[in-house]
Amino acid sequence: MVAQKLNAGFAPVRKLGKLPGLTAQVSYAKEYGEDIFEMQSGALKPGQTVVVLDDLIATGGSAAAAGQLVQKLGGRVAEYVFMVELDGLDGYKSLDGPVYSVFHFPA
Ligand SMILES: O=P(O)(O)OC[C@H]1O[C@H](OP(=O)(O)OP(=O)(O)O)[C@H](O)[C@@H]1O
Ligand SMILES: Nc1ncnc2[nH]cnc12
Repeated sequence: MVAQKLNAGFAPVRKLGKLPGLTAQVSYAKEYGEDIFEMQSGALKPGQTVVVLDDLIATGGSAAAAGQLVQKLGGRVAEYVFMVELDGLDGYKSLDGPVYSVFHFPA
């Protein structure tokens, strides 16, 4: 919906096994255990500018993994945007770009 409002493209990052066709993958650490994120191999044009958008940032591991996937596919992360940031976990420190969060709550 955000991408539509901005008239921008949209490329989903999903957990392993949910996207069709060829994918790029990255594993990442979560608060409890590990997981794998995927993006479709042709999702980005070379050098394309990308905003990573998620509902929530806690440790920052998920968003950092999404950023790594974008880079793996030849994109450039301009910024990271969240609806909620859990303060105190310092998740933003894991991210290599500007971080914007609409709401802040204590972790
Ligand atoms: O900053 P982090 O510590 O990585 O946590 C943030 C992630 O946690 C939640 O997803 P979750 O992994 O719980 O899976 P879900 O998308 O199935 O809710 C949330 O949607 C974020 O993607
Ligand atoms: N600490 C946390 N609280 C709420 N939702 C979460 N999703 C991932 N980590 C979380």
